[in-house]
Amino acid sequence: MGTPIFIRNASQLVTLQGSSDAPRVKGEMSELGIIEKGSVWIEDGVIQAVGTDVELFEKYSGRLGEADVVDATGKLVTPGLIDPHTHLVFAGSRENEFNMRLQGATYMEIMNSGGGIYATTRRTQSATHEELFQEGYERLNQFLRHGVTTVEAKSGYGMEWETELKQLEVAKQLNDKHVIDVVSTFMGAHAVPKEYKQNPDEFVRLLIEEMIPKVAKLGLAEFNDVFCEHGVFTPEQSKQILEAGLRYGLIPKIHADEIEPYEGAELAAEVGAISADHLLKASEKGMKAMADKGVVGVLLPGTAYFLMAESANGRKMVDLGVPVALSTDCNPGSSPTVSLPFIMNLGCLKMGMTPAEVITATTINAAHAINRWREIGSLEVGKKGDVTIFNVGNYMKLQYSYGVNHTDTVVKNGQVVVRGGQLVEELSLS
Ligand SMILES: N=CN[C@@H](CCC(=O)O)C(=O)O
Ligand SMILES: [Zn+2]
Repeated sequence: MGTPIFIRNASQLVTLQGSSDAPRVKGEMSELGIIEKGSVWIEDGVIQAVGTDVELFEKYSGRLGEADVVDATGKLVTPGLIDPHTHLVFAGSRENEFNMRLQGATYMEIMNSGGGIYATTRRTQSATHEELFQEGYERLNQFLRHGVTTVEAKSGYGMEWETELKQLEVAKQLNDKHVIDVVSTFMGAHAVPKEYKQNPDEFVRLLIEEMIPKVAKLGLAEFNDVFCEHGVFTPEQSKQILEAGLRYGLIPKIHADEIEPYEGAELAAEVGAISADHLLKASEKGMKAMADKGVVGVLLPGTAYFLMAESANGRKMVDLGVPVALSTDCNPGSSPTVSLPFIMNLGCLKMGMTPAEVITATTINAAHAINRWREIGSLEVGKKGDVTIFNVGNYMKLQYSYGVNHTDTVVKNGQVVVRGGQLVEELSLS
């Protein structure tokens, strides 16, 4: 049994307690369950008590000596942040494309001329397992420094079986070796490989008949994602791929309506996807269909920012009853960042969401987007001891004061892994 952790006297303890079993919608997204002068006792990796400091001191005063006491006076305490959409495992970077886009080239033009996703695919194909692991591990350390304790990770820079497998195996190894929980998604349908451009349906067949069954058999992913976009996979192909995944127990996710309207939101509702992501160009009909089916809208304002596009209409989605989550979309082409707190700021300024809604979108609703709401996303007895402490006095200031990493302390599975903004020593690879 490890040392208990006693986080004491937070100026605001954001619990998000209550009604965890469905993602939060509309006004529920503003109910943060804040306890002032709040404390949490964590033991055996699990939250044992949540309340005011007076209540918890009374309960545990006899055991203070055995606990790692973390003084959160004047600070904000939240559930460990959750990033429900990343392309964590990849090699290299694409600052050359950034430069090209600044001179007028578009994301799709670069991709269609063999760069973009294809460029990262070539780098990822030639990288060793060990190189991908090292890059991914360092990225996870950065996530942790920004207060993130769970990350979804997609494959998709393979476009053939060996590299897709390598990415999924690296993600699994990262989940095993790094303190952050990594939740895996198969995204073999990220782009159509050049050699299949004349016959994309043949690649769809390969995904459906060969890759998806193998991924499911190996137990290497929980979700199946597809880039449904003009010039990539059509809604019909996307549907076939997502339904094939479902037959093998892989839960559908979808990159929907990112660059052009393509009825991706409608498709997400039709196939019962757990989330539809991006949604910059989603139709109102699609949003309503998502709201009806409880499909989480995972919004990625960092991508819109980086691609100099107009953000998804987060305000409208919340008002229509779509359960909204937020994510970095961490990837080398359209969102090279691990800063979920920066994304939270963009959620307010670029999508019209309130600071309270944004907190819900990066905790309990993000947990729903990756089917982890039973374990994480709120500070409640029985949930994992995943907690982030920020050097700000209230939750609004976290969104308001941007471009600064306010993360002070991170507790993961009941262990302090970041203290004073620094990773504890055992986590560094070198
Ligand atoms: N849009 C498709 N996929 C990624 C970008 C991948 C890349 O450009 O490397 C995204 O979610 O933004
Ligand atoms: Zn993505």
